[in-house]
Amino acid sequence: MLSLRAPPRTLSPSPWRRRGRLDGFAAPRCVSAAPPATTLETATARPAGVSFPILVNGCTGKMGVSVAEAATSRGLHLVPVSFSSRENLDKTIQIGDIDVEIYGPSAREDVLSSVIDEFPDVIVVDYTAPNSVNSNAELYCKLGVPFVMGTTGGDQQLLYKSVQDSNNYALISPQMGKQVVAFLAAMETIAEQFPGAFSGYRLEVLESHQAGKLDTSGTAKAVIACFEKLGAVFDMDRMVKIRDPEQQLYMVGVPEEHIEGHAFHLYHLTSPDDSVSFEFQHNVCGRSIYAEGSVDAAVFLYKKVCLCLLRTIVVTRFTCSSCFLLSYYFFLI
Ligand SMILES: NC(=O)C1=CN([C@@H]2O[C@H](COP(=O)(O)OP(=O)(O)OC[C@H]3O[C@@H](n4cnc5c(N)ncnc54)[C@H](O)[C@@H]3O)[C@@H](O)[C@H]2O)C=CC1
Ligand SMILES: O=C(O)C1=N[C@H](C(=O)O)C[C@H](O)C1
Repeated sequence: MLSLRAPPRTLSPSPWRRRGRLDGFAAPRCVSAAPPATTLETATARPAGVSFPILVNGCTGKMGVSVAEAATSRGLHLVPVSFSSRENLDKTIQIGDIDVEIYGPSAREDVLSSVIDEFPDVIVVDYTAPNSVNSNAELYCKLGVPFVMGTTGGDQQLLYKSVQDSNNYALISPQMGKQVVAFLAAMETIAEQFPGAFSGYRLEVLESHQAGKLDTSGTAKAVIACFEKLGAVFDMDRMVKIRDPEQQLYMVGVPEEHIEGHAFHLYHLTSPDDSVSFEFQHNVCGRSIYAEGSVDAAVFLYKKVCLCLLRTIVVTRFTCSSCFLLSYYFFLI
């Protein structure tokens, strides 16, 4: 049983009401100085330990480029193909010394089939857009290519169903930064062990991302689900979403050089009588934490698929399901 002791003195309410500026929503010290985590490997560009072909879908975008660069610097074989939501793009993207050819939607099934013929052990990593999540996943499932889905949004239940129905392999997470994944895993554990511990507490959530982000933070939604299991009350419509660069700079405290790529999250809980408050935040500048985590996710998935295929060959009566729906915990297993 979790015991919540009364604080020595009354705490004032949430920081963004308390102060004009979001002082509590501090800038991260430095992304590369991620908190030491004894059970987690650090997100440095170490070799992947295995090598396999990797196709990054979304190389026209910021995450796609970051993941493709991280994959090549980790010694994976980047398949020089990616897709776009637009036809007749006739474009290549330079990743290191590789020219990645971009194809429009009408070519994607044929091109992906050819890639699979040439590289049967290819892993796809998807960083596209929320409205492409389900159609892309359906294509990967139809062609039986294992995939890492980093793209947030879409219909998540349908996404899981597509993978399960097709018996394909997939690793799906709205958050690929391993240290944030660990925080989320801890939240899920607490929620499971102490359901209702925060009954009646009010939850306030603020998330700030680059102006181009189309959807509400998928990570925030996952963390909120844990607070709700803990009994906190939250109205999704009251989530504070900041996309305005001016506000990010002056109110949230995002460093100017990261206005184009940051993910700041603040969760504030207040007890029904206002005598207790809790605050959690995770603030990320840049994209390297996700890019490195995505490569680790692809390596993890590749090894799992290999292991399953090996088991299928060795064990004639293969009882375990060949479909993996691996969510947040990929790095802990
Ligand atoms: N899981 C995680 O840890 C993270 C997830 N994300 C998510 O990744 C997604 C992409 O983020 P960014 O790269 O920042 O966005 P972005 O807007 O820079 O890039 C997305 C790219 O995908 C392209 N695209 C759209 N539909 C497509 C389709 N059907 N096929 C191929 N390409 C398509 C767009 O034209 C664009 O170039 C978002 O959903 C974001 O929330 C972002 C960071 C971390
Ligand atoms: O779009 C982003 O940038 C991010 N998206 C993910 C999300 O929606 O949770 C992860 C992180 O917040 C960065």
